Amino acid sequence: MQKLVIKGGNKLRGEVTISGAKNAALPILMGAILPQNDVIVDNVPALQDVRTTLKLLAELGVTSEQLDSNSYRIQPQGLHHHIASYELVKTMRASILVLGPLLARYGKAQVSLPGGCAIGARPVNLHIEGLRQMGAQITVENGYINAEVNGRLKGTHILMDMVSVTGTENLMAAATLADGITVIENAAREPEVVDLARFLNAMGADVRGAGSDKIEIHGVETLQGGRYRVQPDRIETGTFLVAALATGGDVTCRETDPAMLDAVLKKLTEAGASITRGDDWIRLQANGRPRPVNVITAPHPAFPTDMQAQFCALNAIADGTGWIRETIFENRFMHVPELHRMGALIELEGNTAICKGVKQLTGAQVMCTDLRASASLVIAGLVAAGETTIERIYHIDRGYERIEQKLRDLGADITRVG
Ligand SMILES: CC(=O)N[C@H]1[C@@H](OP(=O)(O)OP(=O)(O)OC[C@H]2O[C@@H](n3ccc(=O)[nH]c3=O)[C@H](O)[C@@H]2O)O[C@H](CO)[C@@H](O)[C@@H]1O
Ligand SMILES: C=C(OP(=O)(O)O)C(=O)O
Repeated sequence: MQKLVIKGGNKLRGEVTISGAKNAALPILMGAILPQNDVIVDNVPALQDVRTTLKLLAELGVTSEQLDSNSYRIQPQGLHHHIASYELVKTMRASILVLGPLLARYGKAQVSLPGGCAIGARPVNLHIEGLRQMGAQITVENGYINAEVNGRLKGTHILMDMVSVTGTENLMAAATLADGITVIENAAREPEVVDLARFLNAMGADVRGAGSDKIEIHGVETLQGGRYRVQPDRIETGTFLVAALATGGDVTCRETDPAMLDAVLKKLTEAGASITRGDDWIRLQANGRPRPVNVITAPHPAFPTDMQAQFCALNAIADGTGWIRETIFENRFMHVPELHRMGALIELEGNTAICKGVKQLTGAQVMCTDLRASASLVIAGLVAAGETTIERIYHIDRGYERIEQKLRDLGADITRVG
């Protein structure tokens, strides 16, 4: 199995180009089965989760052609199957995003329940309830969601009990082909929901209000094909900025969108970084050892849970004590025991990690447990004295395109072995 080997101590300096957003690309690729004609999607990150999504679409009969390293032509005309099998879904929770589009376009869908993962139980009851409200008959049996609709889904009023990102995306995508108007209240406001809405509208849908907590979808009979560019990855951007600050560096992220990162940039500034920004770039200059910060994760526009682990690594070397409270997922501190192996002083009290910064972490053999936990270990490895070996890096390959190459270009001593 492949590993990353990092020799810590190099300050990151230079420019890094940010890839397309994983969490926008996946719902958009799933949504590409909705139109009648070809869809070209640009700025798709080269990630394991994207490869899994294309495989899942292929099982449904939807073929894709790679046009260049980050562009795909999706051909929805071939859709003739309705089963997303456990074998694929178990490797990627986001497979649930096929449910809404498949049901709306094909009239039936059988999608394996994604189950939990390292960070929490992650139920999908809100996806199912919302589709039922739109007239779908749904049973859950033998580990599969079996959904069917007689004719078109029906526009309705849906009040979501909790803010769910993929839940909002599934219902919004399904509602584009529904008969009548669907209103989703307490909708997720994440930028990836907005990108999906823009994509759907570019295909001929009528989605209004994405980015607010009330989204109104006026159903249309068909969607046409078209071309769409996925927005930049705000979490990849944030990860490189944290790595820059932790190492005492000076890094500019290019082809990104600072407007999506307000909460993260605020915390980086509190931690002592100087931040400058333009329309599509952010430069971070470190000013010595980071200051500790207190962070509470919550739905957008508050601080994103997907940046929590990276800030744990930052607090681990800060000049003082900071705390991090995770309110979205019940088990998202799997990185803490691994950071302990590198000398971090972090105590867990319920959903809060209290981080007493140490001057120097030390290299160790550590293991990835989930995607963002992996990112925190890479950051810790970049600042640790000596060598860090990170195992089970398939987690990191789900969400970071060429991470070791991008870090090497910034001056890090990092190699993939095996
Ligand atoms: C592919 C993708 O975009 N993944 C993101 C998405 O995950 P995902 O969409 O799975 O996360 P949700 O926003 O749905 O989860 C938020 C909370 O709601 C709960 N919940 C959710 C749905 C449901 O039917 N019932 C229920 O109880 C979850 O267990 C969790 O506690 O948003 C998360 C929160 O920003 C991010 O960490 C993930 O990176
Ligand atoms: C948790 C994440 O992804 P997923 O929802 O696909 O597990 C993530 O991107 O940090």
